[in-house]
Amino acid sequence: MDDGHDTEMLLAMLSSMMEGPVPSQEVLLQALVDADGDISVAAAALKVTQKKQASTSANKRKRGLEGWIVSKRKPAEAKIGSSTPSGSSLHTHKDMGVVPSDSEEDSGAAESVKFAKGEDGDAKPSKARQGPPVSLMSVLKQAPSSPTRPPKLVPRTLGTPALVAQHTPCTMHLSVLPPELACRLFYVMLREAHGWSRNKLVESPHKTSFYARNLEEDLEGNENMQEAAKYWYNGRPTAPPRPFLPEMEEACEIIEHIVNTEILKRELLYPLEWPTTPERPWRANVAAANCYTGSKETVGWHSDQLTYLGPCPTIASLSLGTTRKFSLREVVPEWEKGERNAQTFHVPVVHNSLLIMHASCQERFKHTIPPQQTIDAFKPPFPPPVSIDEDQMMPPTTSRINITFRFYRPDFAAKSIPRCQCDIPMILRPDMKGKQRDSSIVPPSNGKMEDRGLSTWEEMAQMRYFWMCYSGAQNEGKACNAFRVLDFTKEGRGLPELEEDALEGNTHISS
Ligand SMILES: O=C(O)CCC(=O)C(=O)O
Ligand SMILES: [Fe+2]
Repeated sequence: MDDGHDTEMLLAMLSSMMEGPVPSQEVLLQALVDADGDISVAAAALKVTQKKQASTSANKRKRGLEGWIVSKRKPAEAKIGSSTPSGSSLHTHKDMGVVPSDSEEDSGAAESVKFAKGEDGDAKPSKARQGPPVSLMSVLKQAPSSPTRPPKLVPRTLGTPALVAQHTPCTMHLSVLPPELACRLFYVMLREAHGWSRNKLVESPHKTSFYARNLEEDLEGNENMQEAAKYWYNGRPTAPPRPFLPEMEEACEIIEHIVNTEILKRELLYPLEWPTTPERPWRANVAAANCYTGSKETVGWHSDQLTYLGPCPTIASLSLGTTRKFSLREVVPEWEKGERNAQTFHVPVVHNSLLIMHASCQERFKHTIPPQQTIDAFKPPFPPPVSIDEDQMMPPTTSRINITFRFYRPDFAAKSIPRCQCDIPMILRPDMKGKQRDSSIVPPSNGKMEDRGLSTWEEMAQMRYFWMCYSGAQNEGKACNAFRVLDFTKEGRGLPELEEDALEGNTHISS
């Protein structure tokens, strides 16, 4: 789980920067949204607000009935982010995971605050924004606001592989491993999970660890892999990766076969995607593992960092143990916000199932494992191997193990990742909301992608990516805020030319 905590992380950093009483999570979150993710700007704004509040609260107590009947409300034209100081946008966490819940039911750890829906359908903490005083009577007389507001969509459960493929850029594969191997892998990972770490800085309670595979072709790049693995978790240095266990290796070979079949079924290759071919198959060289015990362990809304995966990665996510809900939600680009709201999809991830997040999923959707009221007890169909003592394991009946098998691209090798002034590798993010797009290719304000005949391929062709400093995650909120757009060609990324020529005609590239 490399990037699960953007919002939570920023909130934690922001609260650690407050000098006086720490405002509520709602207020912190709104400040972050207003500051477009820049925690220094958010902290400064909060300090000013706190000072103002201290002086006005005394005045408020003096107000009589006249004062009471004058309410404060948000001006209709006010928009999230409109108070962002100009010029700061290039230095901010554009995609900080502040995506509204469609219902309380699907709020993840990162979004445990209650939201009121704003006019643009976005989530706004209920009390945070206040405009100039307005007479209560004039508000009561007003016609209801815009009748053309797009409808809110209720979350939908996708209970079959066909539905998952129809509504998301994912495919679901059931009973992927031989049952005995699935169970054995579950037990060994439960034992391993005893030694995994919990991120103390943020509230996303579950255990995680990182594994690097010893592939022959990677021997020379092994040093690179170790370096990349060091920063896999939110760009923070962590313990060296563990080697794949024999059971992981066995599972991985089966999973690779499924992944390659699925990739090659797709009819097109996105412009910056790594070109998988039968001759150059997708191979997992690392795996991130997660263990959730009980119904309250979660991971918040996020998309996975692309730092070492590069654009349009394919990520294969194996579930073992108790069934949890995996939720996905599209990030609606800015210009489509007035036209439609995003829909949340819940996908039950059952024991021994493989969810493949295909290319464009990380660019267009966020995902989460939300907390649940209850979960079903899992009864493993096989007993633990004799070598494993039950006391050494996380509880098998209420735990879920997740292993995401990933391919770290050679053209995004650790040595090629730019470093910021804090001297740590920058992270690579997609411009999910389309804010950094070239103005010449932004559709007219009322233009939906479909109206312009834009397919996902074209959307991906226009997608921008940017490198940004993330050292705030490890440096008490002090980041250098470095930011720069990925220049794929100038940075020399992609397949080396010679190899590309040699393989010409073999790829499944669309015209
Ligand atoms: O547990 C899961 O299924 C999701 C994990 C995840 O999102 C991640 O590792 O990035
Ligand atoms: Fe993820």
